[in-house]
Amino acid sequence: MKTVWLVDDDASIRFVLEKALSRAGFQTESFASAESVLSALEYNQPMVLISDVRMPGMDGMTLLEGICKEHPELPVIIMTAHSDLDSAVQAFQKGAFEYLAKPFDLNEAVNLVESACRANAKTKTKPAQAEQKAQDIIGEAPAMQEVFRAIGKLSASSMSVLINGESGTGKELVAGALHNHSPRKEKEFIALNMAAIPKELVESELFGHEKGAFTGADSVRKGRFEQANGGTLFLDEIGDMPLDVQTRLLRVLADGEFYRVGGHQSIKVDVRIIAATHQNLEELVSAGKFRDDLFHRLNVVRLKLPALRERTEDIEKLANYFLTKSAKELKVESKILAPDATKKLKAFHWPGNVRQLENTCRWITVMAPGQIVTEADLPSEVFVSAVKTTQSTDWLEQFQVWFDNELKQGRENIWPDIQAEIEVRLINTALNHCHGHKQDAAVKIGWGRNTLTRKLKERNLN
Ligand SMILES: Nc1ncnc2c1ncn2[C@@H]1O[C@H](COP(=O)(O)OP(=O)(O)OP(=O)(O)O)[C@@H](O)[C@H]1O
Repeated sequence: MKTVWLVDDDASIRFVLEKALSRAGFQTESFASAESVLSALEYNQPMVLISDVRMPGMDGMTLLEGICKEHPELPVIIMTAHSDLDSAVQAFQKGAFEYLAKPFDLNEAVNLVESACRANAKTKTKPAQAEQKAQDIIGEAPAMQEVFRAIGKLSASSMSVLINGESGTGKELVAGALHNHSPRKEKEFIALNMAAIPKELVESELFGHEKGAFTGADSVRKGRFEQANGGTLFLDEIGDMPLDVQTRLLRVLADGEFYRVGGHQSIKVDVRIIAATHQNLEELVSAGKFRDDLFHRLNVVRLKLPALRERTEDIEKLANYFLTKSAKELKVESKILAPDATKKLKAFHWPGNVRQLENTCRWITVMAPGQIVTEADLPSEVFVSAVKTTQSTDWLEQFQVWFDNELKQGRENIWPDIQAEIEVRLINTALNHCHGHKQDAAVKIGWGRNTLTRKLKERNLN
């Protein structure tokens, strides 16, 4: 997803920009000071950065100078309430991508960000970024070790890879690492989320368009395939790709050629595809929503990223990593998790996976009162949902995790034990509910009375 970082000490400006940009499909992150964004840039980079000029502490122009020195490929849009010629000229002289005078039209701001993104995609030295990210994949769980092994094994090849995993499990991170460890690492790595692009625009986003191909196509535009030539195209949420675009994609994969929308001249490219999805593609194929032949082309190598709840052994390390990272970003002392807090984090269900843990660690860094973080300092969602987890139907998923762990530890013939456990709990609960009335309890469970009597005997419950 295309990320945009916003720097402004005025929370209301940050708020309206965040809203407008996320509506346009961008992922935003906001910073209240130039200092905090400079430290964040040491670890990560957005596609575009928008900064105000006047801020307490370091001002926007000094920030711009710093960015041009350290991250020259990052387009910076400077905004200021003082729209005079001087500040505009100064912004450009210092290397700003564009200048936005407040009050500005939100559509104009979004359009500027779009074009800055395109400029970035052309010039960006993505490999360096991917390399940084590749070092940062944390995972000691066996399933993650498998992923690392696969990245290593695939390092000399350009094979298509299909990555499966829930949202926030690190699919894009792994795709970046695959690219960075491939012979294509000097070329572009372009990530595109199919679910974030309106259906009618997918085709021109991927294949580009000629001038006048449709209303609004004022100039020729290169698509992502052309931009990624020689490099890697990461297609996230591939299950959401419209069927007609699937057909075109299949053709490009087969012969490496395509036409821009409205174009008559075929264009040849050499692009490695890494696709990802949280959906079951086989099921989509059976339902006629995904092309069988495309599935087989993409499914040359498949990597499965485990949900965070399936690798609880990594939670502590990841949490400490994110706490250190966000403390550096915010220039504060890193928080330390007390054992009860760690235990709570490990017991939580993490429906948003690693991304949610990362956000929780940011929250802790800002909100926890002391340096040592106890269970009581954790955000309420971790509490509420941890309780809910043990009470709701999530128990089935917990059961699955437990079962998986038992299997990993080499356990066999597990069913008789589970059956006994389940039956004892079923019988006791039903009898309690029915005040010991066996006939009623049998009806509640769905057994005949004779079965209940036999089970009571078998399980020594009399
Ligand atoms: N193993 C990991 N080690 C360190 N950071 C991780 C790890 N996995 C994920 N992250 C971080 O979690 C966040 C989400 O990861 P990423 O965007 O790669 O997930 P995703 O599966 O592609 O999500 P989505 O499907 O929603 O796009 C990122 O900030 C990423 O850096």
